[in-house]
Amino acid sequence: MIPRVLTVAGSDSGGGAGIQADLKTMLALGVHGMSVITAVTAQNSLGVQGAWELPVEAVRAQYRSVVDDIGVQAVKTGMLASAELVEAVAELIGATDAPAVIDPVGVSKHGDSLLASSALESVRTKLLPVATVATPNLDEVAQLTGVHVESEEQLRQAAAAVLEYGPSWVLIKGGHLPGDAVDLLTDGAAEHWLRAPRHDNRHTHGTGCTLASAIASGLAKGLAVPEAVTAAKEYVTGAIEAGFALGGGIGPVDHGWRFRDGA
Ligand SMILES: Nc1ncnc2c1ncn2[C@@H]1O[C@H](COP(=O)(O)OP(=O)(O)OP(=O)(O)O)[C@@H](O)[C@H]1O
Ligand SMILES: Cc1ncc(CO)c(N)n1
Repeated sequence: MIPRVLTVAGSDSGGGAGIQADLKTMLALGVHGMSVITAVTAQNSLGVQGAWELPVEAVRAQYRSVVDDIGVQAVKTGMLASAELVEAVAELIGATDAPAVIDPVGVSKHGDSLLASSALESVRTKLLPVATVATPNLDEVAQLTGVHVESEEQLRQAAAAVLEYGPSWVLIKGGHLPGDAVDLLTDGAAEHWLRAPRHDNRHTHGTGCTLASAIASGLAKGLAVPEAVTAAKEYVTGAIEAGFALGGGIGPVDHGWRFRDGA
């Protein structure tokens, strides 16, 4: 049967990040994508113009509908908006027998907040402990652990600080550092450095969502964490290279790059 992957995240009306990026990634990687919507954003290439959370019962009901009937081989989380939603989702994932990729989304590329600051402690103590892989970017690492990364060597220190909260693996995304796009994956014992050339391309809306969904898709297909992350990094790098202009600001990555002529 086709592997089934569930994203628990916010909707991006512009189609580049959030639920929309997740489902496109899952289609491109050959798994069946399903969604629990936590919040609706009015968003485009220029920023986030508005955001509305769903009630916690609506989130629980969507999750139960999917898991109790269809079943999941992996779960991915993105925007969770509030402490109440973070805690409810952590509890649901804790009771689900499937690997979980936790993207602890804090702010959008434009700096708009997608998580209340009052939810950070719940992310640390409830959500990170249920993660098979946590995928913070450098701003999220700084918010969650107080570690400010300015060089590749400091990625190790950041990873150790996140692992203290209990995820099995952490992937620190160094995409915001200058130079190559270098990420560090570690479980505290093994260390994998994932390096890709930086594409001088401003159309990077949704990179983090795309990467986390690609990892979840690999895990659902039965890949081990390092193999799933390596394949996901290749997919997101190709999608960034093929990113395109839409609207007046930061355009999306191309989730369908492998389907285009010549790809
Ligand atoms: N310009 C770039 N060229 C190549 N790879 C990049 C570039 N920018 C980011 N990456 C890679 O993309 C992946 C996502 O990292 P990034 O730090 O952009 O996530 P993010 O900030 O969570 O994204 P978003 O919040 O927009 O979804 C990482 O593997 C990172 O190294
Ligand atoms: C809904 C949503 N989730 C995640 C991101 C990632 O930045 C975004 N921009 N929008």
